[in-house]
Amino acid sequence: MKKQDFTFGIHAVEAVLKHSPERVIEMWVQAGRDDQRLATLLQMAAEYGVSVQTSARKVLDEKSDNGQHQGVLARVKAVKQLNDNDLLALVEKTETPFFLILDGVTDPHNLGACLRNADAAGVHGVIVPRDNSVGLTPTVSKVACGAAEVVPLFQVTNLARTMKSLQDKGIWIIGAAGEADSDLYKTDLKGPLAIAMGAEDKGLRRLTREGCDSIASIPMSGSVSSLNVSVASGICLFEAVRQRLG
Ligand SMILES: C[S@@+](CC[C@H](N)C(=O)[O-])C[C@H]1O[C@@H](n2cnc3c(N)ncnc32)[C@H](O)[C@@H]1O
Repeated sequence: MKKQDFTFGIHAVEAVLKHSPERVIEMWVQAGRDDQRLATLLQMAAEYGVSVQTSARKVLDEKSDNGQHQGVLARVKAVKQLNDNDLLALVEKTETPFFLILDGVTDPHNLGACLRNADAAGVHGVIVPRDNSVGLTPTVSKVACGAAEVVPLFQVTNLARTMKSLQDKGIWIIGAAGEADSDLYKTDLKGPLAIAMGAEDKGLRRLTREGCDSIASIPMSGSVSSLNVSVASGICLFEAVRQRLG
């Protein structure tokens, strides 16, 4: 397991300073940037005793692998990878669990956007298969705009088995698939719930699909055959939020 990583972008660095300052080892800011949001980050870094170097833009470009660093980058201790045991421990202490399952999402932009949706929707955690999925990369953190620091990401060895153990704890699993006959808006999403989304290319794998209690689609007009997974996850999660508040 990696011990250190880089996080870049204003929201991502702010989130790690705010939620787990002990993880921040050092920071770089771009010379000559006069930005109030950067000034706030520098103040936070000073409060937590984090050393900050002012460097040329190309240093930040290199360290972020030409990512959209917005003039700030931090070297951080990698987060502990959460597994099935951590997930079941969380389920035990959560009154009405609400999870998002991503069955093999490989694009870091999509995982970042899904984490951002999950945080905004109040999801307790995002579950992904450990193999064939993107993990918490610096780009994921940047795109997640701080959500990667607060939404637990559970990386499980056998997704079908994990889904079964969630069901044994009374969690209803709804799979999202464009070709399903059931309408998402007519599906009950109020109780203990996990919503499963498929991968960018192949959608839900057969075992994942078969493990769901029900499969629902977001009704679409027009000619495209499917939505991007992060867009679809936002729609599904916020339909659940709407029902759960109602
Ligand atoms: C880009 S789509 C995958 C398309 C893929 N070719 C397939 O066969 O499913 C990624 C995921 O977004 C979700 N999704 C996309 N459009 C949807 C829709 N109209 N209704 C429900 N889920 C949808 C599904 O979970 C899907 O697996």
